[in-house]
Amino acid sequence: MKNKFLGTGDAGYHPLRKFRTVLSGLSYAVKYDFSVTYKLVLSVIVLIVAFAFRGWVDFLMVLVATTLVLMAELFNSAIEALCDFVEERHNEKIKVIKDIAAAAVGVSILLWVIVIGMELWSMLTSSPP
Ligand SMILES: Nc1ncnc2c1ncn2[C@@H]1O[C@H](COP(=O)(O)OP(=O)(O)OP(=O)(O)O)[C@@H](O)[C@H]1O
Repeated sequence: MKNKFLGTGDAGYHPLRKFRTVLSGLSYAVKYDFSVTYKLVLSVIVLIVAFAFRGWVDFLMVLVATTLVLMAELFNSAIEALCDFVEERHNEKIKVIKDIAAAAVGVSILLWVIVIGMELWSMLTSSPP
């Protein structure tokens, strides 16, 4: 693949190849990282219910919170993989790098739990129309 900054690899822009790369990264995360899988499943259920009841604000809130947590999880997984690739042994610098990446996930999970928790609560306690 072409690297714009290093000038290496094949030239040309291939939207389909980009899309395949995105799907490949997502499928790795969903297959091998349970914390990504269960958040996606729960979010999709809440999204479907919000969509069915035309709760557009709720739908958007869940969509934003899920996208943020998913992005943080994916970046964290990529950073963890890179760290483990360059250093298999215990290393205090690797610990700091991984802890910072994990903190990004923690912050986004806090938002996701609040949003999903409030949405589930309102769905379970509100009477059907
Ligand atoms: N090579 C290392 N050197 C020092 N500390 C490390 C190293 N690898 C992991 N750690 C510490 O262990 C923590 C957990 O790292 P690990 O790679 O096991 O992620 P994880 O908790 O299994 O994450 P996930 O569940 O997303 O895979 C890190 O945040 C870091 O504090």
